[in-house]
Amino acid sequence: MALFTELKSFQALKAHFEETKNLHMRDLFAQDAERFAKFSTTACGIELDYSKNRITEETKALLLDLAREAKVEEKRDGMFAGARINTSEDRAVLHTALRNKSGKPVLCDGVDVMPEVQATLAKMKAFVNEVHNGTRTGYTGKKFTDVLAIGIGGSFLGPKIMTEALKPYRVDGIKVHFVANVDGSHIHDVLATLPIESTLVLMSSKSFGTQETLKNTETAKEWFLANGGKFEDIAKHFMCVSSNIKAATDFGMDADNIFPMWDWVGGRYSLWSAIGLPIALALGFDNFEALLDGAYEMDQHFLNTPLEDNVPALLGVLGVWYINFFGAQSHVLLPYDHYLRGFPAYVQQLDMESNGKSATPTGDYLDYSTGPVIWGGEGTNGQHAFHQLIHQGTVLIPADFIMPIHSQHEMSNHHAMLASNCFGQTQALMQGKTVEQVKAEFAGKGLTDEEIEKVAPQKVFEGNKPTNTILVDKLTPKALGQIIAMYEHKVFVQGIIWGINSFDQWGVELGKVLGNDVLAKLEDSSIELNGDSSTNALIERFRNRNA
Ligand SMILES: O=P(O)(O)OC[C@H]1O[C@H](O)[C@H](O)[C@@H](O)[C@@H]1O
Repeated sequence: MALFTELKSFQALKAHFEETKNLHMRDLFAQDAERFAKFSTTACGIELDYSKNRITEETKALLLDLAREAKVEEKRDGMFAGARINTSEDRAVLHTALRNKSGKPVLCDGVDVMPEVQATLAKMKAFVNEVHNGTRTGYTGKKFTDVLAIGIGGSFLGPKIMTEALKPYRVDGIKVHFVANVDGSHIHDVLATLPIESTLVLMSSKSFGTQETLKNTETAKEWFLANGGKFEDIAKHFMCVSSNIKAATDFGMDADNIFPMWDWVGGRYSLWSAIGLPIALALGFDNFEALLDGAYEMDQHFLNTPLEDNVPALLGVLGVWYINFFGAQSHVLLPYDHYLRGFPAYVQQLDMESNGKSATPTGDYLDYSTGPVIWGGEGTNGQHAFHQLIHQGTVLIPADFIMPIHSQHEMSNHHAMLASNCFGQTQALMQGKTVEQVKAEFAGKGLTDEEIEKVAPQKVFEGNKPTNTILVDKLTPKALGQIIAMYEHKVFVQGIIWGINSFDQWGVELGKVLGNDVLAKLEDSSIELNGDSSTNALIERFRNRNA
């Protein structure tokens, strides 16, 4: 398979970029009253306005040629069918099976995985209902009122961020708390609030080998035993989700309390599995199912929609256009919804841990850009923090504006104000303000021409800053499932185009290995410091912190 930059369509895009790079969206909109109609589409209720992008109809056609030449559609079909596309770990990539509502089998190595998936969902549903209806209680017979969910990375971000995003759908009587960081302050503060007799501890770790999660679970166990719990009561209060059943039982987890997951589900793609238990406990199983239903609908859209109207594919190729032709190094997510304030952090792991790669599965080092820095924050707050740079900075930062058309709380005209900011920002980023317009505003203000010449450039808005506006009717569990799956598939499309493996994450290993070596040296001063002078000095400093 030819590398991305060797593709014919890449060469055609390169030429097209030179011809069109200086076109201004202001003019493109002025020249075509139908621009919005041409560059907007929908996917299972999600409305995508991609007209405020630096594209023409030819750009779109060439970008989709690129996707086709990279065999995005074929590779997509292969992923859904269980192909081992995670080549470095020789694994299939089947997070889509977790929300497969088609009733059809999904074969992995010739074996239908759906019976196991459905059995696990049934186990989750029974467990959640038992906790909610009080048939499953703590060691003193009390109904559970609190859940301590321990996990990190993909075993934390999805559950925490989606539970926050769907706060209006939470069930009464149970509160889910999350601990991820190994920083003792995190678990200290959470444990201080928990009623031990009615607290359920849910440890999630696909590998069952993550230092932070194991440590936090140990600490929670010590807390339990030090505050009235007995060893024989642990089985009532400690559950876990893992693909490493042996390590979990060796750790002391009761076999009946382990919810399985599979190696064909990547951590950052796992909230649809039993990793999503905290979501189900917080919202009720029906709402968790609705999340799955939304993702399934987006899967069907992605599978069956021609690329011309395929929302994940369009988002994917637009990102490639800015990264590989305009040189953008980051992409900002701006959810104009308070409940989605954590969503950028979720997509940050999804995108950066998937496409932050610099070599191909066939052993080539890449000489072109791949995954961008993903960042963001809730609107309208960002307008008062970092939008300055997006409007007038020296770097191009494509932006996704995400907004529900209906608020969860229609109060006064708050939502109209939120929408006005969202739409006003994308308009300002697109049209900017010319120096002529700026100077005209100074007319009659008593400034000399020289003074105007000096100040005007600081008030010019270049504009031509690309944005996607993504609307959902209301942020329901189903809509959220659609949005998450949309970004999963966008990431997939980009990874295929760049020719990288989006489903391993070797980049997280070196720091862990070196960190373990440092930990030994921090905790045993007799170990010789044979590293670089910086690391040695830092270890010395920590060793002597109480001197
Ligand atoms: O679920 P676990 O095995 O504990 O892994 C938790 C996280 O740590 C790993 O280092 C990766 O960064 C993530 O992809 C993963 O989700």
